[in-house]
Amino acid sequence: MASSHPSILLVGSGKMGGAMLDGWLASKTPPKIFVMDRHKANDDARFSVVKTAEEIPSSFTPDIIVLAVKPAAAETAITSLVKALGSRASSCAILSVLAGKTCLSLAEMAKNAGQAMPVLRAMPNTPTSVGAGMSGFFASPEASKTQAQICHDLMLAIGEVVTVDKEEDLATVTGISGSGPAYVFLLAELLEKAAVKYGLPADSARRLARATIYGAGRMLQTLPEDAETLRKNVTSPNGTTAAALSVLMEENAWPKNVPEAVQAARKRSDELAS
Ligand SMILES: NC(=O)C1=CN([C@@H]2O[C@H](COP(=O)(O)OP(=O)(O)OC[C@H]3O[C@@H](n4cnc5c(N)ncnc54)[C@H](OP(=O)(O)O)[C@@H]3O)[C@@H](O)[C@H]2O)C=CC1
Ligand SMILES: O=C(O)[C@@H]1CCC=N1
Repeated sequence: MASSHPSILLVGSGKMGGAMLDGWLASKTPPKIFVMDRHKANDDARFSVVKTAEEIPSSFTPDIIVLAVKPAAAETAITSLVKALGSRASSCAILSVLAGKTCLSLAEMAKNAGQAMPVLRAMPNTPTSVGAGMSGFFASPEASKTQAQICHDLMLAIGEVVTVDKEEDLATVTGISGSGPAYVFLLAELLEKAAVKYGLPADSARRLARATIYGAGRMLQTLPEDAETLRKNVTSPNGTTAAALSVLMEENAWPKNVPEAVQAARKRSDELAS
């Protein structure tokens, strides 16, 4: 197994699989990529596409199968892969980005289809498409050190990686960084709509909202101060920000809603496990 230049089979190239694909293709040393997805066009020389597992050429054995289908589609996908790859599957590991589904349950699916395979999990987010992803990562004990390193490095090539020691912590990762871009996009949406509501032209509203979130994000990424300090630096005593934050920070608004929202995502992740 070549850890510096692994070959991967990306199963599912929808929103998340497609974001990872874009990230890998733009990375310094892209892995060798086969994509399996009936919707993907075969028109890019940088990777190969098959529509079904049966179309995977016998000359291709992936080091890592990156599973990026919906949780409910996992069993069908794994079963078809095990059957099509045959004995070649014995040298592959599965890297799942599915919310909820445990390593054990995915490994059971492979075993039931006829081949034991180690399973690792990552919980990425869509900013991987622009190389700015954040992924939680967990390697089950069945995975070799080399497989764990390859999968870790694959995710590192498209953003940052936080390794968790306990698999159940991936539910929290999902509620923070996996789903998190949607919370930020919602804020962008709402700021833009508020700007229009109070009379600004739509294109100005859009630029103001987006550039504000981008600028604040860059400060969070590059400055040493914590978020609370950066917030306080904007908030002049008795000024405009204090007036706005007094609404956003009402007892029943954000301070309560954000942890509740993260808990709702954690709970849903646990439900998706079964
Ligand atoms: N979207 C996100 O931001 C994130 C998603 N995830 C996880 O990523 C996974 C995918 O989510 P998302 O990308 O949003 O979903 P999408 O529906 O956009 O993508 C899934 C893709 O997989 C295809 N697919 C389904 N079954 C198979 C199969 N047997 N073989 C090959 N391809 C198949 C689907 O095709 P078809 O539509 O025809 O079934 C579809 O193109 C989920 O498990 C989710 O939990 C994780 C982190 C973030
Ligand atoms: O909404 C979902 O279930 C997936 C997992 C994290 C982000 N999207």
